Amino acid sequence: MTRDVVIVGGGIAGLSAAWHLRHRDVLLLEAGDRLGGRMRSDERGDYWLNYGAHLFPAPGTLVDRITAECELETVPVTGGMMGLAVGDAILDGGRVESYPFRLPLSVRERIAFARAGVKVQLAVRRYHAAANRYDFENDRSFADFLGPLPPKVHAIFSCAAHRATGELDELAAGAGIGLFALVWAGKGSLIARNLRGGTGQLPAAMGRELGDRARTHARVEAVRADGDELAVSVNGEEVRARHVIMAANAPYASPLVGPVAPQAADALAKLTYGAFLSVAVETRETTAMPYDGVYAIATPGRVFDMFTNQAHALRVGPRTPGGSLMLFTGAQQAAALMRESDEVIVERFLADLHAMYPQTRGVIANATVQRWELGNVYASPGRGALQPALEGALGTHENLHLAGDYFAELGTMEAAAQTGLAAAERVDSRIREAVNV
Ligand SMILES: Cc1cc2nc3c(=O)[nH]c(=O)nc-3n(C[C@H](O)[C@H](O)[C@H](O)COP(=O)(O)OP(=O)(O)OC[C@H]3O[C@@H](n4cnc5c(N)ncnc54)[C@H](O)[C@@H]3O)c2cc1C
Repeated sequence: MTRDVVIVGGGIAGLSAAWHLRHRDVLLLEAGDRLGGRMRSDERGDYWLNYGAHLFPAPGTLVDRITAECELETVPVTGGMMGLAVGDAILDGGRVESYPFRLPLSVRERIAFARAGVKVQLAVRRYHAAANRYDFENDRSFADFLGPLPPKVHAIFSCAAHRATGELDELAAGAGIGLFALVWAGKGSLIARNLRGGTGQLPAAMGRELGDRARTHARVEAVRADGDELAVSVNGEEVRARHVIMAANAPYASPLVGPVAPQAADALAKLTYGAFLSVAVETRETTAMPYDGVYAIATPGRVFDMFTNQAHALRVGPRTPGGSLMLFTGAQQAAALMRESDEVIVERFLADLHAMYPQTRGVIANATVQRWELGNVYASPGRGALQPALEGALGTHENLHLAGDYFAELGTMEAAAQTGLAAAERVDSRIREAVNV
């Protein structure tokens, strides 16, 4: 029996493809024990813990549309998303432009911070106007673009770069500028909502609809051409398919597509990923917390880069007991720290949380570590040149299609879902054409 399409990988890219092809004979194979990939959460009474993706895109986007089709609800993030904490100073309100004057910095550091900020702001305008984002400022690093910075200012910009899981000298200048374009868009940005009940609700609901057409514990080991079809090896079985949508992360996808599309395999192997390490913290306070009105604070110089208040969406009406935080760090610091035991990681994260907010002492119910070795994909210098090898239908019979967040300069759920949709539409029209011939 030959399937219409086999999809490899059950993150939002693969799920989005399966969702749009569910009227076909589709089979999705996911290596892990759950669907969702980097979308993972657990419910905790009225609250939820998020371990990975947390900010959902705006109404009108693809992810928002699928969320509505699954009868799930996103709620807007109304609290501050651009807080910055340096030393004992926590700035969680006011204009970003005022930060250089409100932080505990020397005159020299203030000038360097303001100067670099203006430079990035001007570049963000060019970024928005750029016709091709892959090639925009892609020939030098973000560190080269910024020029030399005093250590404290370097730490602030590094902390922002860690959202892309790269260091300043690893990110392409364009990717660093694009990151600030996204962050500065703030609440007007494409990503400023939370999924009620936790991010993992979405892949779980999509999985329920797909039923036995989505299998977990199914790690694909090989893909080979067999006549004008493809044969997919999984758990000692070979599944034949007219089309394969490869939606595994690039480093896993590369050897799998090698025999069918060597140039794409080569480009996939060159894409750069960095690590994320997150700690989801359940709290049991009975009184208001100073961060109740805040969503996210960047925390340079701490063991985590970002403090986020995942209970924020529920802080309307009377203050109910309890709360949910997600603290995370990215790039080289995350990669180094994830080698430690869970106990050591939790101890270090909580020590910094208590230093930042002493009110959190004695109210920690539990803290769970999540290691994301492939936390996010980021564009490094030269990334633009890889793009042509990844696009369109691949293989001699043009029946292999790639999907995944690595098509974007910075991985997001929306970017990943869009690539799944594009692959699905291509496959669907090819199947229709074949039937009509
Ligand atoms: C801490 C963190 C915070 C984030 N915050 C946000 C945010 O706020 N907003 C946002 O939009 N995005 C955010 N992201 C990014 C977002 O999660 C990703 O861009 C998106 O979910 C990627 O989807 P994907 O399907 O491309 O990849 P993945 O979700 O990684 O899915 C790939 C899947 O392929 C599977 N796979 C790999 N190899 C095989 C194989 N051989 N056989 C079968 N299956 C295989 C993997 O197990 C995995 O499930 C965040 C990510 C992290 C880690």
